[in-house]
Amino acid sequence: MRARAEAVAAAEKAATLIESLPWLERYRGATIVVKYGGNAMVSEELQRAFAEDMVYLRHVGLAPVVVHGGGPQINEALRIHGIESEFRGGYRVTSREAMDVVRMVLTGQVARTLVSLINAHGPLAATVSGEDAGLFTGRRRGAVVDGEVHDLGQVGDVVAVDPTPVRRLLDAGLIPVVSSIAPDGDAPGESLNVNADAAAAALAAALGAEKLVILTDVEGLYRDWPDRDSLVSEITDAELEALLPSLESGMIPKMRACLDAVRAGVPKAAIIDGRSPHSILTEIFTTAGSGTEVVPASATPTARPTSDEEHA
Ligand SMILES: Nc1ncnc2c1ncn2[C@@H]1O[C@H](COP(=O)(O)OP(=O)(O)O)[C@@H](O)[C@H]1O
Ligand SMILES: CC(=O)N[C@@H](CCC(=O)OP(=O)(O)O)C(=O)O
Repeated sequence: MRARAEAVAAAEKAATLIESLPWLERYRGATIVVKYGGNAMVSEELQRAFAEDMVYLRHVGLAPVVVHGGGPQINEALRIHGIESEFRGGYRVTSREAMDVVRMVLTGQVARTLVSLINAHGPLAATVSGEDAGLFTGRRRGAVVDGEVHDLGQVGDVVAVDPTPVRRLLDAGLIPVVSSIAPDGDAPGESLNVNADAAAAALAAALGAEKLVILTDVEGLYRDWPDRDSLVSEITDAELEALLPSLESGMIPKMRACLDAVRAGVPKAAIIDGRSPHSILTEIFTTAGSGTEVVPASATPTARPTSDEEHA
């Protein structure tokens, strides 16, 4: 009886492995930009699982590039330093004083933790900040909330990317771990806090990535948040553009990033649930995928099920 159960389990495992073959063929050598949000890093177990996924992708022949966030970690450090912090339109209002903490947390804490978790599997990961070797050039931006423009301080958009430092790491067989800080192109010596979703989108476009995957703390995009029956499985860039004005808080930069990436030529951008360990493997290597995928309106429909089918 036991031998039979083991044989069935082994056959199921083999079926799962072979289901990944078309995706392994399709993505062999492909650059995949993975944005790892601070809210998906909430436990050591999740962080370790994420590091395993990046090592797995690398060993099966993809070229993963990590762009990490760290919103909750920045909140905690600002609290400890007694610096007030608020968000407007999904972006952190960042004073010069807060900017020093943002840089310290992103480059000195979050990036280092991820690199050491990946490197527990071998000498595979290295950090690069948007301030290093001309990777990003930033420009200050404000936020429009209810039709009113708000100043955000040291917050910027990435307006130019020189992917050379990331390409050098990829060419050396490494997994780049990128922090979302940009030098201000209009004010030498100043640094800007860039939303990590936006930085990931800009980098994915500049690298000519095959896919942008954003890990967050929700199953995907809900058309009618917080109605749990409104999870979107697939959406075109045109549909997403129409939906953008109705979105709230953190979803605004996230979906804007997907839209920008797809419009800049990245074939697919997906939002998936980073709280579920190894969700990125499901997203990349199974037909069903997970979460929400944004595709160009001109793309031929894929075999992914609709959200109704998934819930059926
Ligand atoms: N339409 C929506 N669909 C999904 N989540 C939404 C939506 N509108 C607002 N949210 C909120 O956005 C959050 C994700 O954004 P954020 O907290 O900035 O994530 P991250 O730290 O991963 O960048 C979700 O946890 C959810 O509370
Ligand atoms: C301008 C702005 O809001 N920057 C973000 C950068 C980190 C980030 O984006 O982290 P998550 O991906 O975890 O949200 C911040 O200061 O929180």
